[in-house]
Amino acid sequence: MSASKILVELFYDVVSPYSWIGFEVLSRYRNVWDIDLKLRPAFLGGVMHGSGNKPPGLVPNKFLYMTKDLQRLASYCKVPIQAPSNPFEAMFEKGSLSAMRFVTAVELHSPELTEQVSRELWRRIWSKDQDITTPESLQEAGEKAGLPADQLQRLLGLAVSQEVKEKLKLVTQEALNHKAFGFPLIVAHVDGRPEIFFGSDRFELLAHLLGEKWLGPVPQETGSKL
Ligand SMILES: N[C@@H](CCC(=O)N[C@@H](CS)C(=O)NCC(=O)O)C(=O)O
Repeated sequence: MSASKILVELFYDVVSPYSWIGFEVLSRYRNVWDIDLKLRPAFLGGVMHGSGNKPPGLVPNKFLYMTKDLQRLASYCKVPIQAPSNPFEAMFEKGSLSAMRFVTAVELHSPELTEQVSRELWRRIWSKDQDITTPESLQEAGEKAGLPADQLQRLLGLAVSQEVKEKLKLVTQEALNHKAFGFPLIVAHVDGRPEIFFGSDRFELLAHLLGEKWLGPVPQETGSKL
């Protein structure tokens, strides 16, 4: 990391569509702003529980609003979000614990593929209405992300290890230490202080804080692996 670059951490969970927006936009800005982007895969269920919050989608009017909001955001931000046919089952019954343990195993042992594995999992749940809970689903996502077969098998095994479970808890606790109540959580380390942003709709403020320009959600046409 160069001395001038500002460390920006993104805490996220692939169950969260707003995190997908934040993830793609920040990935695009990685080469536009003078930042070091650090991906911090964590567990939204743990943040909800630890902060005493409730998923906003459980309030019927909010759920309706968010469905429309996400359609508009998908088009504006050029992220191919499409709600699953049964969002309640996908988000609240099936959830993302096994998926985020898998992403954590990738982050610990093959961090160069964390970005692409996360993206493939989002694509499954939030674009293609596909499962992200079974070992077969995780394997497919890993294959699409470009993990070699032997490495993938090792990571799928590690995903259920105590080491990985503890690491996911630790990163989730780090988000809670920053007073997280939902995702995405963006933490910009400016002048030795963590500046905290909740949501994928705070980029103007983040840019202002960083002394950078906000050029909209698609600052350049190249560089995106979407
Ligand atoms: N306004 C935010 C909304 C983000 C959001 O609703 N995130 C959900 C997860 S997908 C959450 O954790 N919400 C907690 C809350 O609203 O209290 C955005 O545009 O990104």
